[in-house]
Amino acid sequence: MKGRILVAYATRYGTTREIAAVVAAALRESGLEVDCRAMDDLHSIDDYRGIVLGAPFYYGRWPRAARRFLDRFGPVLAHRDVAVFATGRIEPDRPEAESRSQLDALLERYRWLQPFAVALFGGRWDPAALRGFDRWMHKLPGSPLHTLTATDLRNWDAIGEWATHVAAAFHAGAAQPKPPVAEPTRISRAGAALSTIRNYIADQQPRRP
Ligand SMILES: Cc1cc2nc3c(=O)[nH]c(=O)nc-3n(C[C@H](O)[C@H](O)[C@H](O)COP(=O)(O)O)c2cc1C
Repeated sequence: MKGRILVAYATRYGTTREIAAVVAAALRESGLEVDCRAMDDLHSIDDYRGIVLGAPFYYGRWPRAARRFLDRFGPVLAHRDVAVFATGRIEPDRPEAESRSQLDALLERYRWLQPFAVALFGGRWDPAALRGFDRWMHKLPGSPLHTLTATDLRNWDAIGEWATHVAAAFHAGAAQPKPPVAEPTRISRAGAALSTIRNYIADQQPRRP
């Protein structure tokens, strides 16, 4: 196995891609060989010894591209050193605890991931840029998204610090040994198609943001 590191991200409005690029740059600066790619563009992750996953929360969970990535590459990810970051809506009138519990639920659902580092970063949103269902939710009076105003909560110092910590762990041979947990089952083509349909239907159901 080669020693490359992958930073794989999902994004809807570009925020998480920009964070992923900064994380990748910090890892490279530390001397690691790093690729930074959108999850949707990846056909194999076999050649990477370490993987940083980053995705935003929407309506309480990661977007479809990220869930599909986890379903598809679970059997490989379970045997790699993995670090995870999520972007979310962390602002004074919306306690971090809400996004944090979304992150806890995500890690509980994908217990086999066993990341050696996890971070939650404030994200960015701009009501003027919202599309489709998001735009509609923003316009809907009474929706928790109705009051959104353009905000960028990304703390680049915190992101840089976390990336430095992740780089040091990769240099040290990364993580702690992974405790044995039930591995994800490799899904068949039919199973993957079913899961895509199920995810699509689930994506149409708004969750509490
Ligand atoms: C329609 C919408 C729904 C959101 N839902 C959540 C949510 O449930 N939890 C959360 O922590 N952040 C939520 N956010 C904040 C996003 O995670 C944040 O804006 C993030 O930076 C978006 O990343 P992206 O530009 O890479 O897609 C939401 C933002 C929007 C616009």
